[in-house]
Amino acid sequence: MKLLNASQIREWDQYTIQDEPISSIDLMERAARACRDWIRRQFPTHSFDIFCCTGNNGGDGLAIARLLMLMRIPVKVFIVNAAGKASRDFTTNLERLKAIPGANIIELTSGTFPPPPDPSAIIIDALLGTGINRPIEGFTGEIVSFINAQSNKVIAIDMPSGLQSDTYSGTTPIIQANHTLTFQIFKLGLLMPCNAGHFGQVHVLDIGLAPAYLTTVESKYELTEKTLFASFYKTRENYAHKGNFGHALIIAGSYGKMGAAVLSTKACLRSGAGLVTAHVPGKGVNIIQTSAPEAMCQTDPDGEMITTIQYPLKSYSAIGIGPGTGTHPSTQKLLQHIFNSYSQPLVLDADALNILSENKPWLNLLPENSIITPHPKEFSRLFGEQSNDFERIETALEQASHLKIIIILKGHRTFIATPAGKGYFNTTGNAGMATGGSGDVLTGLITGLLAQGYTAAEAAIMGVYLHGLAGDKAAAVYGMEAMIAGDLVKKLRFPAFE
Ligand SMILES: NC(=O)C1=CN([C@@H]2O[C@H](COP(=O)(O)OP(=O)(O)OC[C@H]3O[C@@H](n4cnc5c(N)ncnc54)[C@H](O)[C@@H]3O)[C@@H](O)[C@H]2O)[C@@H](O)CC1
Ligand SMILES: Nc1ncnc2c1ncn2[C@@H]1O[C@H](COP(=O)(O)OP(=O)(O)O)[C@@H](O)[C@H]1O
Ligand SMILES: [K+]
Repeated sequence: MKLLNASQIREWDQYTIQDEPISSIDLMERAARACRDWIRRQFPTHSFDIFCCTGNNGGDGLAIARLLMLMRIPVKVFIVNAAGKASRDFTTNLERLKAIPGANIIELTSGTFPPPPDPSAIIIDALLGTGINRPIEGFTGEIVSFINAQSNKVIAIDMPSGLQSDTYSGTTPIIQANHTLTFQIFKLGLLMPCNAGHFGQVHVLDIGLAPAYLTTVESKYELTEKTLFASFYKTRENYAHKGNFGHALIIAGSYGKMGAAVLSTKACLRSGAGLVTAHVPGKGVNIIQTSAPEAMCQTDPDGEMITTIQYPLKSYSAIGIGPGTGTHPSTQKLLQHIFNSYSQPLVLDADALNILSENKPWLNLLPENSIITPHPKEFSRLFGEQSNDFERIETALEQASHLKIIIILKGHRTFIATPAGKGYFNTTGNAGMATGGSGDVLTGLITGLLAQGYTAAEAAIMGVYLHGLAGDKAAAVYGMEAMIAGDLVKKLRFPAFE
């Protein structure tokens, strides 16, 4: 699914209005019904204080208020700056609400604040949505601060008021919601870690915008979903043999960090690679051979770390390097040798990235379409500190296209930047994956997909998606606290087989 900016979303509303056709007020009613249904399911016994400005987001709030009142749910509506310019659909919804007997509508003008809400009431923030074009200030800002000062739960409609959908919002007044009910698709601002304190849990509600619009519009951002995975996935031929699925080499481990080698080797085996070899320090051979007997093992002449590869590399269809290797000068030298002698894409993680950040010119030696998998700290070591998350994804896109590599910026919504200038946000995974070794699993998985002949972008997108899916399956069994990285390996499944 493509991600759209605020003006494209406005265009999508208009497209649907003409294409379906449906009137703008009926589309607002459909959006309000979707909110009402969600709210009733989640909070069946609460009362609601609904705050509205006078645009269409406020119009949504008024329609939600009416729909809740018709179900005999207690509702108070506060209209902020009621004298301000009102949208047509806001005005229509205000008339409809006033026609309901007992409607409790309070107009707030500068300096008048509402009484503190009942402690069990839920606040609905329908002040401003995607129409925001400047920071909130003045009385509206004071109302935002008033709402944020309450201990009540807050549900934001479409966007937390004050949060920009496409750019960094800075430190202006912004609603801090527990839940955001956003219409039809994620907005960029609802994917950024720096905004997490504002949007809380995001729920995307289907309001029936015409899918045909998406084929007419360009976007550099996309979400990784099952349909994208399915578009890349290659089914296995009945007569296939292991030679058809590549030979992956995992270079990993050092004394005390052999677990990283085990996890990435096992994940590589489960990716579907035909053959997997692990290159590990001499003393690690028994560990690999007993924990991953399906893999072959090459031992380093050094017992405790990776220093030398004395066999040709070109017979390997993909190489993954870095988990648990350490950054000893001998390991650094080997890495440089690989950059100079191997021309196919590499997968680089963990210590391989730390080595690169100490030898930045080597970034230019990376074979085209190599994949690097930094978490935000590794990313800053490589490409400098970024002032916010929006800047970080822009830098990732610039560097991916400049260096002709894929950058996987790991996190809750892992971001994949491709050299073609496209950015993908992953939709799978959970905070249970914040545990040592999860990244090693990802490295092995992506290396194995690359070895099978998937393009680098496909291997990156599929690997990140599958990795998160395995995390979600592990969390369903063990819970987020008890799950460990080895569970990700056990729970790896290709969705097409289910
Ligand atoms: N048919 C449609 O267009 C639909 C629109 N919907 C709702 O409409 C919203 C967008 O509505 P609008 O475009 O009216 O915009 P908003 O209601 O988000 O904002 C209202 C107006 O406030 C002004 N404004 C901008 N920044 C401000 C600030 N910092 N402080 C005070 N005022 C500011 C702008 O002139 C803006 O148009 C969506 O977020 C969604 O909630 C939904 O009802 C779905 C259907
Ligand atoms: N809160 C989270 N939500 C979703 N995924 C997460 C979360 N925390 C970590 N992960 C995932 O787990 C992996 C952690 O990798 P990394 O930071 O390299 O850890 P390690 O080096 O311990 O393996 C990444 O793929 C990341 O996206
Ligand atoms: K809002």
